[in-house]
Amino acid sequence: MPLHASHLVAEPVGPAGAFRRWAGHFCLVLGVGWLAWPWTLLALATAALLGGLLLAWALGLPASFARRTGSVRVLVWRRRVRRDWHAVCARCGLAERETPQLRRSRGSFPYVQLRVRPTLGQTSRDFEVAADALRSAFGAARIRIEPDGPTDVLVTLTVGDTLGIPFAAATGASPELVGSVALGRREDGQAWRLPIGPHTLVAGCSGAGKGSVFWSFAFALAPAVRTGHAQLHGIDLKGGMEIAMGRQLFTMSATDAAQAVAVLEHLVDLMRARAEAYAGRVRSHTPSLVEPLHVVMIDELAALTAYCSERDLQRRAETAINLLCSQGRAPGFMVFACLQDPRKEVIPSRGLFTQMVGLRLKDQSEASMVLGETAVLSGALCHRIPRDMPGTGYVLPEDGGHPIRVRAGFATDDAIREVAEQFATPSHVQLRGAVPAPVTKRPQRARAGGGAS
Ligand SMILES: Nc1ncnc2c1ncn2[C@@H]1O[C@H](COP(=O)(O)OP(=O)(O)OP(=O)(O)O)[C@@H](O)[C@H]1O
Repeated sequence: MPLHASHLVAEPVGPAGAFRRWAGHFCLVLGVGWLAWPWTLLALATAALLGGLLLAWALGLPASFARRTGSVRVLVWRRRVRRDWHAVCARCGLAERETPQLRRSRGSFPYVQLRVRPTLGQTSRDFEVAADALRSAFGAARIRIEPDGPTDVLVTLTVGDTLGIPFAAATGASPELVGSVALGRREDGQAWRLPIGPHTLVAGCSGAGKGSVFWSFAFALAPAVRTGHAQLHGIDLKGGMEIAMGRQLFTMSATDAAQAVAVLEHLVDLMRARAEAYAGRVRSHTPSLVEPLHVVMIDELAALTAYCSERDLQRRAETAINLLCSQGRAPGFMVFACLQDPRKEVIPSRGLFTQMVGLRLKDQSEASMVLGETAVLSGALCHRIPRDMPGTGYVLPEDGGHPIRVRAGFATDDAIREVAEQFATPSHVQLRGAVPAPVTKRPQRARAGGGAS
Protein backbone atom coordinates (compact mmCIF):
# COMPACT_ATOMS: atom_id res chain seq x y z
CA MET A 1 0.00 0.00 0.00
CA PRO A 2 1.45 3.44 -0.94
CA LEU A 3 2.23 5.63 2.03
CA HIS A 4 -0.31 8.45 2.25
CA ALA A 5 0.35 11.82 3.91
CA SER A 6 -2.38 11.19 6.49
CA HIS A 7 -0.57 8.05 7.70
CA LEU A 8 2.32 10.23 8.79
CA VAL A 9 0.08 12.11 11.30
CA ALA A 10 -0.26 8.97 13.37
CA GLU A 11 -1.93 8.56 16.80
CA PRO A 12 0.60 9.09 19.60
CA VAL A 13 1.90 5.68 20.71
CA GLY A 14 3.61 4.33 23.85
CA PRO A 15 3.07 5.40 27.49
CA ALA A 16 3.67 9.07 26.73
CA GLY A 17 1.04 8.99 23.97
CA ALA A 18 -1.48 7.22 26.18
CA PHE A 19 -0.87 9.75 28.94
CA ARG A 20 -1.46 12.66 26.50
CA ARG A 21 -4.67 11.04 25.28
CA TRP A 22 -6.03 10.51 28.83
CA ALA A 23 -4.94 13.97 29.92
CA GLY A 24 -6.88 15.37 26.94
CA HIS A 25 -10.04 13.44 27.92
CA PHE A 26 -9.67 14.52 31.54
CA CYS A 27 -9.32 18.21 30.56
CA LEU A 28 -12.39 17.88 28.33
CA VAL A 29 -14.50 16.42 31.16
CA LEU A 30 -13.17 19.07 33.56
CA GLY A 31 -13.94 21.83 31.06
CA VAL A 32 -17.50 20.63 30.45
CA GLY A 33 -17.95 20.19 34.20
CA TRP A 34 -16.70 23.76 34.82
CA LEU A 35 -19.05 25.23 32.22
CA ALA A 36 -22.06 23.35 33.59
CA TRP A 37 -20.90 23.37 37.23
CA PRO A 38 -24.29 23.78 38.96
CA TRP A 39 -25.54 20.65 37.15
CA THR A 40 -22.33 18.78 37.82
CA LEU A 41 -22.61 19.60 41.51
CA LEU A 42 -26.22 18.44 41.58
CA ALA A 43 -25.36 15.17 39.80
CA LEU A 44 -22.48 14.50 42.21
CA ALA A 45 -24.61 15.24 45.27
CA THR A 46 -27.41 12.97 43.98
CA ALA A 47 -24.93 10.15 43.27
CA ALA A 48 -23.39 10.52 46.75
CA LEU A 49 -26.84 10.51 48.40
CA LEU A 50 -27.96 7.40 46.49
CA GLY A 51 -24.67 5.65 47.26
CA GLY A 52 -25.01 6.51 50.97
CA LEU A 53 -28.60 5.24 51.08
CA LEU A 54 -27.64 1.98 49.38
CA LEU A 55 -24.71 1.50 51.78
CA ALA A 56 -26.93 2.19 54.81
CA TRP A 57 -29.54 -0.27 53.50
CA ALA A 58 -26.90 -2.96 52.82
CA LEU A 59 -25.35 -2.58 56.28
CA GLY A 60 -28.51 -1.95 58.27
CA LEU A 61 -30.85 -4.51 56.69
CA PRO A 62 -28.56 -6.99 54.92
CA ALA A 63 -31.26 -9.64 54.46
CA SER A 64 -33.72 -7.21 52.88
CA PHE A 65 -30.93 -5.71 50.71
CA ALA A 66 -29.88 -9.16 49.52
CA ARG A 67 -33.48 -10.13 48.76
CA ARG A 68 -34.33 -6.97 46.80
CA THR A 69 -31.11 -6.72 44.85
CA GLY A 70 -30.70 -10.50 44.60
CA SER A 71 -32.35 -10.96 41.20
CA VAL A 72 -30.05 -8.34 39.61
CA ARG A 73 -26.98 -9.99 41.16
CA VAL A 74 -28.08 -13.43 39.99
CA LEU A 75 -28.59 -12.01 36.46
CA VAL A 76 -25.06 -10.60 36.47
CA TRP A 77 -23.68 -13.94 37.69
CA ARG A 78 -25.56 -15.91 35.04
CA ARG A 79 -24.13 -13.71 32.29
CA ARG A 80 -20.65 -14.08 33.73
CA VAL A 81 -20.95 -17.86 33.93
CA ARG A 82 -22.24 -18.12 30.34
CA ARG A 83 -19.41 -15.89 29.12
CA ASP A 84 -16.64 -17.82 30.91
CA TRP A 85 -18.10 -21.33 30.75
CA HIS A 86 -15.88 -22.65 27.97
CA ALA A 87 -12.64 -21.18 29.36
CA VAL A 88 -13.36 -22.34 32.93
CA CYS A 89 -14.20 -25.91 31.83
CA ALA A 90 -10.99 -26.02 29.80
CA ARG A 91 -8.88 -24.85 32.76
CA CYS A 92 -10.60 -27.19 35.22
CA GLY A 93 -9.98 -30.27 33.08
CA LEU A 94 -13.60 -30.75 32.03
CA ALA A 95 -13.19 -29.97 28.31
CA GLU A 96 -10.49 -32.28 27.01
CA ARG A 97 -12.14 -32.96 23.64
CA GLU A 98 -15.28 -30.86 23.80
CA THR A 99 -16.95 -28.57 26.33
CA PRO A 100 -19.86 -29.88 28.44
CA GLN A 101 -23.02 -28.16 27.29
CA LEU A 102 -24.41 -25.49 29.62
CA ARG A 103 -28.09 -26.18 29.02
CA ARG A 104 -29.72 -23.80 31.46
CA SER A 105 -28.77 -21.29 34.12
CA ARG A 106 -31.19 -19.88 36.64
CA GLY A 107 -31.50 -19.26 40.36
CA SER A 108 -32.69 -17.06 43.16
CA PHE A 109 -30.23 -15.26 45.38
CA PRO A 110 -27.82 -16.47 46.76
CA TYR A 111 -27.91 -19.53 44.46
CA VAL A 112 -27.17 -19.84 40.76
CA GLN A 113 -28.06 -23.23 39.31
CA LEU A 114 -26.44 -24.55 36.16
CA ARG A 115 -27.85 -27.53 34.35
CA VAL A 116 -25.03 -29.16 32.43
CA ARG A 117 -24.99 -31.99 29.88
CA PRO A 118 -21.65 -33.80 30.33
CA THR A 119 -19.72 -34.89 27.25
CA LEU A 120 -19.72 -38.56 26.24
CA GLY A 121 -17.89 -40.56 28.91
CA GLN A 122 -18.15 -37.88 31.60
CA THR A 123 -20.17 -38.42 34.79
CA SER A 124 -21.21 -36.30 37.75
CA ARG A 125 -18.17 -37.78 39.54
CA ASP A 126 -15.87 -35.85 37.14
CA PHE A 127 -17.67 -32.65 38.16
CA GLU A 128 -17.33 -33.56 41.86
CA VAL A 129 -13.57 -34.00 41.39
CA ALA A 130 -13.33 -30.62 39.66
CA ALA A 131 -15.81 -28.94 42.05
CA ASP A 132 -13.35 -26.90 44.07
CA ALA A 133 -11.54 -25.71 40.95
CA LEU A 134 -14.87 -24.70 39.38
CA ARG A 135 -15.91 -22.88 42.55
CA SER A 136 -12.73 -20.89 42.78
CA ALA A 137 -12.62 -20.16 39.01
CA PHE A 138 -16.09 -18.60 39.20
CA GLY A 139 -15.33 -16.96 42.54
CA ALA A 140 -18.35 -18.54 44.26
CA ALA A 141 -18.54 -19.03 48.03
CA ARG A 142 -19.67 -22.65 47.82
CA ILE A 143 -20.57 -25.26 45.19
CA ARG A 144 -22.76 -28.34 45.14
CA ILE A 145 -22.77 -31.02 42.46
CA GLU A 146 -25.56 -33.55 42.02
CA PRO A 147 -26.93 -35.71 39.22
CA ASP A 148 -30.00 -34.24 37.53
CA GLY A 149 -31.99 -36.95 35.78
CA PRO A 150 -30.32 -39.76 33.86
CA THR A 151 -27.97 -37.58 31.82
CA ASP A 152 -27.46 -34.12 33.31
CA VAL A 153 -25.54 -32.66 36.22
CA LEU A 154 -26.81 -29.84 38.42
CA VAL A 155 -24.13 -27.41 39.59
CA THR A 156 -25.31 -25.04 42.33
CA LEU A 157 -23.11 -22.06 43.08
CA THR A 158 -23.64 -19.99 46.22
CA VAL A 159 -22.73 -16.51 45.10
CA GLY A 160 -23.31 -14.34 48.15
CA ASP A 161 -23.39 -14.53 51.92
CA THR A 162 -26.22 -12.83 53.75
CA LEU A 163 -25.02 -14.21 57.10
CA GLY A 164 -21.76 -12.26 57.23
CA ILE A 165 -23.07 -9.51 59.47
CA PRO A 166 -24.10 -10.58 63.01
CA PHE A 167 -27.57 -9.67 64.28
CA ALA A 168 -29.29 -9.71 67.64
CA ALA A 169 -31.26 -12.67 69.00
CA ALA A 170 -34.98 -11.92 69.16
CA THR A 171 -37.64 -13.08 71.58
CA GLY A 172 -40.57 -15.12 70.24
CA ALA A 173 -43.59 -13.22 69.00
CA SER A 174 -46.27 -15.09 70.95
CA PRO A 175 -46.68 -17.73 73.67
CA GLU A 176 -48.28 -20.08 71.12
CA LEU A 177 -46.13 -23.19 70.79
CA VAL A 178 -47.05 -24.43 67.36
CA GLY A 179 -44.65 -26.19 65.05
CA SER A 180 -41.39 -24.30 65.27
CA VAL A 181 -39.61 -21.26 66.70
CA ALA A 182 -37.33 -18.75 64.95
CA LEU A 183 -33.67 -18.87 66.02
CA GLY A 184 -32.03 -16.71 63.36
CA ARG A 185 -31.58 -16.52 59.61
CA ARG A 186 -30.96 -18.90 56.74
CA GLU A 187 -28.53 -18.01 54.00
CA ASP A 188 -31.38 -17.54 51.52
CA GLY A 189 -32.68 -14.68 53.69
CA GLN A 190 -35.58 -16.60 55.24
CA ALA A 191 -36.04 -17.09 58.97
CA TRP A 192 -34.30 -20.13 60.45
CA ARG A 193 -37.00 -22.01 62.33
CA LEU A 194 -36.32 -24.98 64.60
CA PRO A 195 -39.17 -27.48 65.07
CA ILE A 196 -40.35 -27.86 68.68
CA GLY A 197 -40.57 -31.45 69.83
CA PRO A 198 -37.57 -33.29 68.38
CA HIS A 199 -34.64 -33.63 70.79
CA THR A 200 -31.91 -31.28 69.57
CA LEU A 201 -28.14 -31.62 69.70
CA VAL A 202 -26.03 -28.54 68.92
CA ALA A 203 -22.43 -29.54 68.21
CA GLY A 204 -19.57 -27.09 67.75
CA CYS A 205 -15.99 -26.68 68.91
CA SER A 206 -14.99 -24.11 71.49
CA GLY A 207 -15.96 -20.62 70.34
CA ALA A 208 -18.28 -21.90 67.60
CA GLY A 209 -21.19 -19.97 69.11
CA LYS A 210 -23.20 -22.70 70.88
CA GLY A 211 -24.18 -20.05 73.42
CA SER A 212 -26.00 -18.01 70.77
CA VAL A 213 -28.04 -21.04 69.62
CA PHE A 214 -28.78 -21.90 73.28
CA TRP A 215 -30.01 -18.40 74.11
CA SER A 216 -31.81 -17.86 70.79
CA PHE A 217 -33.84 -20.96 71.60
CA ALA A 218 -34.53 -19.78 75.16
CA PHE A 219 -35.49 -16.31 73.84
CA ALA A 220 -37.83 -17.85 71.27
CA LEU A 221 -39.66 -19.76 74.02
CA ALA A 222 -39.59 -16.83 76.47
CA PRO A 223 -43.23 -15.66 75.89
CA ALA A 224 -44.46 -19.22 76.57
CA VAL A 225 -42.21 -19.36 79.65
CA ARG A 226 -43.79 -16.20 81.04
CA THR A 227 -47.35 -17.47 80.58
CA GLY A 228 -46.42 -20.89 82.01
CA HIS A 229 -47.03 -22.88 78.79
CA ALA A 230 -43.37 -23.92 78.72
CA GLN A 231 -40.93 -24.71 81.51
CA LEU A 232 -37.18 -24.57 80.88
CA HIS A 233 -34.78 -26.53 83.07
CA GLY A 234 -31.14 -25.47 82.79
CA ILE A 235 -28.16 -27.76 83.40
CA ASP A 236 -24.76 -26.13 83.25
CA LEU A 237 -21.88 -28.04 84.76
CA LYS A 238 -19.29 -25.49 83.64
CA GLY A 239 -19.73 -23.65 86.93
CA GLY A 240 -23.17 -22.35 85.96
CA MET A 241 -21.67 -19.38 84.11
CA GLU A 242 -23.97 -19.71 81.11
CA ILE A 243 -27.37 -20.14 82.76
CA ALA A 244 -26.67 -17.84 85.72
CA MET A 245 -27.40 -14.73 83.66
CA GLY A 246 -30.86 -15.91 82.66
CA ARG A 247 -31.75 -17.84 85.81
CA GLN A 248 -35.28 -16.37 86.07
CA LEU A 249 -36.19 -18.16 82.82
CA PHE A 250 -35.52 -21.59 84.35
CA THR A 251 -37.93 -23.48 86.55
CA MET A 252 -35.16 -25.81 87.75
CA SER A 253 -31.43 -25.19 87.46
CA ALA A 254 -28.47 -27.45 88.13
CA THR A 255 -24.83 -26.52 88.30
CA ASP A 256 -23.34 -29.76 89.62
CA ALA A 257 -23.78 -33.42 88.72
CA ALA A 258 -25.89 -34.29 91.78
CA GLN A 259 -28.36 -31.47 91.07
CA ALA A 260 -28.41 -32.41 87.37
CA VAL A 261 -29.34 -36.00 88.18
CA ALA A 262 -32.05 -34.78 90.56
CA VAL A 263 -33.53 -32.54 87.83
CA LEU A 264 -33.37 -35.25 85.16
CA GLU A 265 -34.84 -37.99 87.36
CA HIS A 266 -37.61 -35.66 88.55
CA LEU A 267 -38.48 -34.98 84.91
CA VAL A 268 -38.47 -38.70 84.11
CA ASP A 269 -40.99 -39.22 86.95
CA LEU A 270 -43.19 -36.40 85.61
CA MET A 271 -42.92 -37.82 82.09
CA ARG A 272 -43.96 -41.29 83.23
CA ALA A 273 -46.88 -39.94 85.22
CA ARG A 274 -48.07 -37.90 82.26
CA ALA A 275 -47.63 -40.81 79.84
CA GLU A 276 -49.67 -43.05 82.17
CA ALA A 277 -52.40 -40.42 82.38
CA TYR A 278 -52.44 -40.14 78.57
CA ALA A 279 -52.50 -43.90 77.96
CA GLY A 280 -55.48 -44.83 75.83
CA ARG A 281 -56.74 -41.20 75.82
CA VAL A 282 -54.31 -38.86 74.09
CA ARG A 283 -51.52 -39.60 71.61
CA SER A 284 -49.72 -36.28 71.58
CA HIS A 285 -49.25 -33.38 73.93
CA THR A 286 -50.64 -29.85 73.58
CA PRO A 287 -48.90 -27.36 75.91
CA SER A 288 -51.22 -25.84 78.50
CA LEU A 289 -50.91 -24.18 81.91
CA VAL A 290 -51.67 -27.48 83.62
CA GLU A 291 -49.45 -29.54 81.34
CA PRO A 292 -46.64 -27.32 80.07
CA LEU A 293 -43.93 -28.27 77.58
CA HIS A 294 -40.83 -29.26 79.57
CA VAL A 295 -37.48 -28.47 77.92
CA VAL A 296 -34.19 -29.58 79.49
CA MET A 297 -31.44 -27.26 78.25
CA ILE A 298 -27.95 -28.68 78.81
CA ASP A 299 -24.98 -26.42 78.15
CA GLU A 300 -22.18 -29.03 77.88
CA LEU A 301 -23.61 -32.51 77.63
CA ALA A 302 -20.20 -34.22 77.82
CA ALA A 303 -19.66 -32.85 81.34
CA LEU A 304 -22.53 -35.10 82.36
CA THR A 305 -22.07 -38.12 80.09
CA ALA A 306 -18.27 -38.39 79.81
CA TYR A 307 -16.26 -36.14 82.12
CA CYS A 308 -18.19 -36.66 85.34
CA SER A 309 -15.88 -37.98 88.08
CA GLU A 310 -18.69 -39.77 89.92
CA ARG A 311 -19.47 -42.89 87.90
CA ASP A 312 -22.81 -43.56 89.58
CA LEU A 313 -24.13 -40.05 88.88
CA GLN A 314 -22.88 -40.26 85.29
CA ARG A 315 -24.68 -43.55 84.75
CA ARG A 316 -27.91 -42.22 86.27
CA ALA A 317 -27.73 -39.03 84.20
CA GLU A 318 -27.21 -41.05 81.02
CA THR A 319 -30.15 -43.33 81.82
CA ALA A 320 -32.44 -40.37 82.51
CA ILE A 321 -31.39 -38.55 79.30
CA ASN A 322 -31.93 -41.72 77.27
CA LEU A 323 -35.40 -42.17 78.78
CA LEU A 324 -36.36 -38.56 78.11
CA CYS A 325 -35.03 -38.76 74.54
CA SER A 326 -36.68 -42.05 73.71
CA GLN A 327 -40.08 -41.52 75.41
CA GLY A 328 -40.42 -37.79 75.97
CA ARG A 329 -41.68 -36.42 72.69
CA ALA A 330 -45.31 -37.58 72.84
CA PRO A 331 -45.99 -36.47 76.46
CA GLY A 332 -44.27 -33.08 75.88
CA PHE A 333 -40.68 -33.44 77.16
CA MET A 334 -37.80 -32.19 75.03
CA VAL A 335 -34.01 -32.27 75.44
CA PHE A 336 -31.91 -29.46 73.94
CA ALA A 337 -28.20 -30.08 74.48
CA CYS A 338 -24.93 -28.46 73.39
CA LEU A 339 -21.72 -30.38 72.93
CA GLN A 340 -18.12 -29.75 71.83
CA ASP A 341 -16.99 -33.26 70.95
CA PRO A 342 -19.53 -35.37 69.03
CA ARG A 343 -17.68 -38.73 69.23
CA LYS A 344 -19.66 -41.79 70.36
CA GLU A 345 -17.31 -42.29 73.34
CA VAL A 346 -18.42 -38.88 74.59
CA ILE A 347 -22.09 -39.13 73.74
CA PRO A 348 -23.16 -42.78 73.40
CA SER A 349 -26.83 -41.82 72.92
CA ARG A 350 -26.15 -39.47 69.98
CA GLY A 351 -28.60 -41.42 67.82
CA LEU A 352 -31.50 -40.55 70.16
CA PHE A 353 -31.21 -36.88 69.20
CA THR A 354 -33.39 -36.48 66.15
CA GLN A 355 -32.47 -32.91 65.25
CA MET A 356 -28.87 -31.82 64.79
CA VAL A 357 -27.27 -28.39 64.42
CA GLY A 358 -23.66 -28.56 63.20
CA LEU A 359 -21.71 -25.39 64.00
CA ARG A 360 -17.96 -25.03 63.31
CA LEU A 361 -16.31 -28.40 63.89
CA LYS A 362 -12.71 -29.56 63.87
CA ASP A 363 -12.73 -31.73 60.77
CA GLN A 364 -14.86 -33.44 58.17
CA SER A 365 -15.24 -36.64 60.21
CA GLU A 366 -16.86 -34.66 63.06
CA ALA A 367 -19.22 -33.01 60.57
CA SER A 368 -20.17 -36.50 59.31
CA MET A 369 -20.80 -37.69 62.90
CA VAL A 370 -23.22 -34.83 63.50
CA LEU A 371 -25.06 -34.40 60.21
CA GLY A 372 -24.19 -37.60 58.32
CA GLU A 373 -21.85 -38.27 55.43
CA THR A 374 -24.48 -37.55 52.77
CA ALA A 375 -25.07 -34.10 54.22
CA VAL A 376 -21.35 -33.35 54.17
CA LEU A 377 -21.13 -34.48 50.53
CA SER A 378 -24.08 -32.21 49.73
CA GLY A 379 -22.33 -29.19 51.20
CA ALA A 380 -22.64 -29.21 55.01
CA LEU A 381 -19.01 -28.18 55.46
CA CYS A 382 -19.01 -27.45 59.21
CA HIS A 383 -15.21 -27.73 59.29
CA ARG A 384 -14.92 -24.88 56.76
CA ILE A 385 -17.02 -22.34 58.68
CA PRO A 386 -14.71 -19.38 59.33
CA ARG A 387 -13.71 -18.65 62.91
CA ASP A 388 -14.98 -15.10 62.62
CA MET A 389 -18.56 -16.24 62.00
CA PRO A 390 -19.62 -17.73 65.37
CA GLY A 391 -23.21 -18.90 65.56
CA THR A 392 -23.09 -20.09 61.91
CA GLY A 393 -23.84 -23.72 61.11
CA TYR A 394 -25.75 -26.20 59.01
CA VAL A 395 -29.07 -27.91 59.62
CA LEU A 396 -30.99 -30.54 57.70
CA PRO A 397 -34.49 -29.53 56.64
CA GLU A 398 -37.37 -31.70 57.83
CA ASP A 399 -38.34 -32.62 54.28
CA GLY A 400 -34.93 -34.29 53.82
CA GLY A 401 -33.61 -31.74 51.31
CA HIS A 402 -30.09 -30.36 51.11
CA PRO A 403 -28.39 -28.96 54.22
CA ILE A 404 -29.10 -25.29 54.87
CA ARG A 405 -26.55 -22.79 56.13
CA VAL A 406 -27.93 -20.81 59.08
CA ARG A 407 -26.84 -18.32 61.69
CA ALA A 408 -28.28 -17.79 65.15
CA GLY A 409 -28.92 -14.34 66.56
CA PHE A 410 -26.37 -13.10 69.10
CA ALA A 411 -27.50 -12.60 72.70
CA THR A 412 -25.35 -10.22 74.71
CA ASP A 413 -25.11 -10.63 78.51
CA ASP A 414 -27.29 -7.54 78.95
CA ALA A 415 -29.91 -8.87 76.53
CA ILE A 416 -30.03 -12.20 78.44
CA ARG A 417 -30.54 -10.40 81.77
CA GLU A 418 -33.19 -8.15 80.28
CA VAL A 419 -35.16 -11.01 78.67
CA ALA A 420 -34.89 -13.12 81.84
CA GLU A 421 -36.31 -10.27 83.89
CA GLN A 422 -39.07 -9.47 81.45
CA PHE A 423 -40.15 -13.07 80.77
CA ALA A 424 -39.43 -14.68 84.16
CA THR A 425 -41.13 -18.00 84.74
CA PRO A 426 -43.95 -18.05 87.31
CA SER A 427 -42.79 -21.43 88.65
CA HIS A 428 -39.51 -22.12 90.38
CA VAL A 429 -38.67 -25.51 91.82
CA GLN A 430 -35.67 -25.99 94.10
CA LEU A 431 -34.38 -29.55 94.29
CA ARG A 432 -31.97 -30.50 97.06
CA GLY A 433 -29.76 -32.88 95.08
CA ALA A 434 -29.79 -36.38 93.72
CA VAL A 435 -31.60 -38.85 95.90
CA PRO A 436 -29.15 -41.68 96.59
CA ALA A 437 -29.86 -44.66 94.39
CA PRO A 438 -31.48 -47.54 96.26
CA VAL A 439 -28.83 -50.04 97.28
CA THR A 440 -29.58 -53.36 95.69
CA LYS A 441 -28.17 -56.25 97.72
CA ARG A 442 -26.44 -59.02 95.81
CA PRO A 443 -28.42 -62.23 96.24
CA GLN A 444 -26.77 -64.51 98.81
CA ARG A 445 -25.45 -67.77 97.49
CA ALA A 446 -27.25 -70.77 98.88
CA ARG A 447 -25.10 -72.50 101.46
CA ALA A 448 -23.84 -75.90 100.53
CA GLY A 449 -26.26 -78.51 101.57
CA GLY A 450 -29.08 -76.01 102.11
CA GLY A 451 -31.36 -76.46 99.04
CA ALA A 452 -34.93 -75.27 98.60
CA SER A 453 -37.43 -77.37 100.24
N1 LIG B 1 -24.41 -15.45 66.64
C1 LIG B 1 -23.30 -14.77 66.95
N2 LIG B 1 -23.02 -13.63 66.31
C2 LIG B 1 -21.91 -12.94 66.60
N3 LIG B 1 -21.00 -13.29 67.53
C3 LIG B 1 -21.23 -14.41 68.21
C4 LIG B 1 -22.36 -15.21 67.96
N4 LIG B 1 -22.33 -16.27 68.79
C5 LIG B 1 -21.21 -16.13 69.52
N5 LIG B 1 -20.54 -15.02 69.18
C6 LIG B 1 -19.25 -14.60 69.75
O1 LIG B 1 -18.38 -15.71 69.74
C7 LIG B 1 -17.82 -15.94 71.02
C8 LIG B 1 -17.88 -17.43 71.36
O2 LIG B 1 -19.24 -17.78 71.47
P1 LIG B 1 -19.76 -18.85 72.53
O3 LIG B 1 -19.21 -18.59 73.88
O4 LIG B 1 -21.23 -18.92 72.38
O5 LIG B 1 -19.07 -20.15 71.95
P2 LIG B 1 -19.21 -21.61 72.50
O6 LIG B 1 -19.37 -22.50 71.33
O7 LIG B 1 -20.28 -21.69 73.55
O8 LIG B 1 -17.79 -21.85 73.14
P3 LIG B 1 -17.42 -22.71 74.47
O9 LIG B 1 -17.83 -24.13 74.18
O10 LIG B 1 -15.95 -22.55 74.59
O11 LIG B 1 -18.21 -22.11 75.60
C9 LIG B 1 -18.60 -15.11 72.01
O12 LIG B 1 -17.75 -14.40 72.84
C10 LIG B 1 -19.39 -14.15 71.17
O13 LIG B 1 -18.82 -12.86 71.27
